[in-house]
Amino acid sequence: MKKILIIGLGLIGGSIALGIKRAHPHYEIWGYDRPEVQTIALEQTIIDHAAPNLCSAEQADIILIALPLEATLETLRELAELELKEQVLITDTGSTKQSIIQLAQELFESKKIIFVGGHPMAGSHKSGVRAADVHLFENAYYVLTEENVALRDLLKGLGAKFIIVNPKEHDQVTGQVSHFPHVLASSLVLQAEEYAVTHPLVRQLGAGGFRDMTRIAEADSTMWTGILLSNPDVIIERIETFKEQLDALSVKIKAQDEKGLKHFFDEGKSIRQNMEIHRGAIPNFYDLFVAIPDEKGVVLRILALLQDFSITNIKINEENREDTHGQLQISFKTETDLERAYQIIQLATDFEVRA
Ligand SMILES: NC(=O)C1=CN([C@@H]2O[C@H](COP(=O)(O)OP(=O)(O)OC[C@H]3O[C@@H](n4cnc5c(N)ncnc54)[C@H](O)[C@@H]3O)[C@@H](O)[C@H]2O)C=CC1
Ligand SMILES: O=C(O)C(=O)Cc1ccc(O)cc1
Repeated sequence: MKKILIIGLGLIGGSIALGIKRAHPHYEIWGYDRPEVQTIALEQTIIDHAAPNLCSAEQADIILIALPLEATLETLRELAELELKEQVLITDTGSTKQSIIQLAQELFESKKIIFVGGHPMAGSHKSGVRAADVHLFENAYYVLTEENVALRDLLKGLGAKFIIVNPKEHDQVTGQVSHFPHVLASSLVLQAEEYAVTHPLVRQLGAGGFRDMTRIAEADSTMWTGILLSNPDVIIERIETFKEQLDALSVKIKAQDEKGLKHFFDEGKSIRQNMEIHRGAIPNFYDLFVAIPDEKGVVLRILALLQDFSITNIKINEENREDTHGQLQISFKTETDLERAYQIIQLATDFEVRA
């Protein structure tokens, strides 16, 4: 029976453990983390056994490290000191890849250990073992720094789409689409708060747009500090080009360049509409939003209409509009379900529905 050791049982390690179990119920999953985290992981049957220390890695066939970046580097150094099995496969989930791959090459190249970098391109602003979710990576991309059939097989229960990307390219691309957006989200929140000192209404009037733009500002600060520090050149360069973009926009506004401004918004709109994220490939669910009036039993009525659907998540987002109580967000596994649910709710109710 294969023994898998997962080091770090937080959001990502916990979710991967659940995904491995789904496809390989007979694999033995060992987990290493702080004792209190291990206790929760055992209680929630995320892992089969708690590893008492890192030496348990010596019995593992596959080791998956799902730790913050600095701790990942430190753990690689510790693993290199152990008597690991011959041909053991080690992988990680770190949000940047160059520094990890470089260190793994230095440590393991002369041994028979196989190291393949990994990065699931889905997650959440939540962290910790309690946020672990078997559906987290469904339909999301999962970057591998090189092809490895055994790793693909291990992770097949996640329902992710594997893609091979070299570490340098990975850090450049994620610098743009993942790391830089976090810089922007937190900057926007801080800018608004500074303005709120003289304009306190700022705190009340932020609506859906502000919420959508800033959700990720609630992400874990230690993790994001580590990410920025491990991809500095790319992120600084992205900040600089963004400044230029904002400057060009200021010039258009000052010049009352109506055509230029409309072109700016039209281009942004059309590019976004054609992006994969719009088609549900990166957020891992197909989401439907229903504006629910402030009436009793409304949520139950909608859910009753969707009885035969496989729903992966339901939540109610607060709404600042006066005429609605909130937005019911229902996540489906497939686009077909999303479209069918859309039709059913539209036909049966007069609620505003959007996908
Ligand atoms: N949160 C996200 O959305 C995503 C995160 N990642 C990457 O995955 C990795 C893990 O992230 P999360 O699961 O979100 O973090 P998390 O904070 O939810 O989990 C990290 C776990 O590691 C444990 N830990 C920390 N240092 C340790 C050490 N020295 N020894 C043993 N356990 C230790 C913590 O107790 C915690 O349970 C990070 O490298 C992150 O960059 C990748 C994709 C998405
Ligand atoms: O909260 C979100 O939408 C994210 O951006 C999740 C995320 C966080 C870190 C990663 O390395 C990859 C994905």
